[in-house]
Amino acid sequence: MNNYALSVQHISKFFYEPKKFQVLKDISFDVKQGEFLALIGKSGSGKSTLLYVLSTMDTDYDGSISINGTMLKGKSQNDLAAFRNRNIGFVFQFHYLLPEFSALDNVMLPALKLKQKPDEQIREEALENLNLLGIKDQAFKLASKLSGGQQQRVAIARALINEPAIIMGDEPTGNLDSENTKIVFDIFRQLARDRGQTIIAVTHDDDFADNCDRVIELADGKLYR
Ligand SMILES: Nc1ncnc2c1ncn2[C@@H]1O[C@H](COP(=O)(O)OP(=O)(O)OP(=O)(O)O)[C@@H](O)[C@H]1O
Repeated sequence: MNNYALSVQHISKFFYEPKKFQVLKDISFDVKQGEFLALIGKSGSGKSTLLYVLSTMDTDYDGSISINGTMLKGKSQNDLAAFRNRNIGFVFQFHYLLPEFSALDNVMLPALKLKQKPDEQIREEALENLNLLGIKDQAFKLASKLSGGQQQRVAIARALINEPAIIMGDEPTGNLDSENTKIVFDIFRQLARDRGQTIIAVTHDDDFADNCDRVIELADGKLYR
């Protein structure tokens, strides 16, 4: 038991196709609650693979991970899916919104799936999240009609709807111009500082990384710093 938002101990992982290859090599680090962490490294160094392992979506690894004191090893796929829904929010480079649904519907969906709150409450909270992200006025527009930066903000509002303790981003600003990158960065900064949410973002953007609380770097599957 520990008090870290995320504790990663001796993670190793192999791929076996086309030939055996160790993609993650004995990686250990801890992340405090409310910390905003950048995960950097050259292309192919293993960042996305590590994020998939941390996100509980990939269970084929050696070592141990605990999130808010809960050890993930040994949990069933069903239990992991439920854990993920409640504890982790995801933001990807491409937003994966449902284009023919409104921004509001996209944000509500993960909470509707959980079925833990009345629909009206979910709707109110989704509107609050869109407001926090400065796009409440876009709530009733189809996702496909929004700009790239607006779509990414909807994706963040969606990632927040179940109030996850940890937000994981795989190049969350990779598809954005510098103005929208700054908006998204500032939102993450605010969530970490004001709500104590822990943020882990894979990024190729040096400026983004330099402004995070801490940077960890992978090189050839090893933790380099
Ligand atoms: N499913 C897979 N099977 C075999 N090898 C894989 C698989 N997925 C990734 N790899 C390899 O593992 C290594 C790490 O890939 P990964 O996508 O984690 O790197 P990355 O640091 O995120 O790269 P990028 O910055 O380009 O996204 C690469 O050599 C990649 O080719």
